[in-house]
Amino acid sequence: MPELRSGARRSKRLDDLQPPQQPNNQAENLTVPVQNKTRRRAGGGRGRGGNAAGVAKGASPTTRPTGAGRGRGVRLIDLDPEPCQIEPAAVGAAELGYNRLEVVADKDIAMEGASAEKVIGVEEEGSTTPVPERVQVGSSPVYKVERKLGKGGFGQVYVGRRVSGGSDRTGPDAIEVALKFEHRNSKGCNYGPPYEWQVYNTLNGCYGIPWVYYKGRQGDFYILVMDILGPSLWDVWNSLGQSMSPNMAACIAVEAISILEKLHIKGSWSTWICR
Ligand SMILES: Nc1ncnc2c1ncn2[C@@H]1O[C@H](COP(=O)(O)OP(=O)(O)OP(=O)(O)O)[C@@H](O)[C@H]1O
Repeated sequence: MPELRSGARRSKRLDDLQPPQQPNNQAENLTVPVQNKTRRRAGGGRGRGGNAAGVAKGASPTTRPTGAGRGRGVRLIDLDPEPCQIEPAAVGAAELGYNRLEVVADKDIAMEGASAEKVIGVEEEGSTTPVPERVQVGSSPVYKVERKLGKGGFGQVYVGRRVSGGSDRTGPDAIEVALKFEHRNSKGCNYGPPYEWQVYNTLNGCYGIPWVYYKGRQGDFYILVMDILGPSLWDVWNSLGQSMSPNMAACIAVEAISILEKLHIKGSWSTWICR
């Protein structure tokens, strides 16, 4: 029985939403000009949305469908009688802990840049300029940049390991974080920090959205320091031989709809997501 995002990143029930308690944030001091155009993401549907249903450690599907589900889509058949318990798992995890580290450690699923394979039109400069070995933005701890988690149309995401500063193991002091690098010459940074930063300002703390703890510029890169998630659905799909059990697909759908619902309540995000 797959349990999506059990032990998932810090999320909250909508009822519990409170203003995010962010540490001093260098980005807050940056002037972010209003951009009339929003960025259209290469490989839309991944990114936060894709990760929104990121799979936590322990979420290994017990049944591995055979060839029936291969190809472009999963053949729809009757769901197993087993009920899908996604909501309790997700909510329970949200209430139990912040940024639980085990979610990142699913060694069975390849995450290291595997997602990049499906990306079309990745910007050359951002991809070729080496990212710094160490990162420190605003009042963040210092992170050592480790393995690559993936790349999108505009940025690259790496694991950051805290090497100094911070004393906790979770939240803004987490030992492992995801570092998203966007080169200052990337299309998304024509007007300064990526528009995505504004979106995170609004959505931080929203159910299904990874927390962004720090953001700022270092050298040629705009950098986001955020919760590290489990493998993307793309990685899970591939690790399962490009197939998925109907039960798991149903759980993902329920979770995705639930997150969309919360985003919609929070604001008119459906338009933004659809673009
Ligand atoms: N917080 C995170 N934790 C773990 N992996 C992540 C995280 N954020 C992104 N990734 C991985 O890195 C990949 C690229 O992320 P990115 O946010 O750049 O992608 P995108 O939103 O699809 O593209 P872009 O925003 O650049 O258009 C994702 O597909 C995912 O595999």
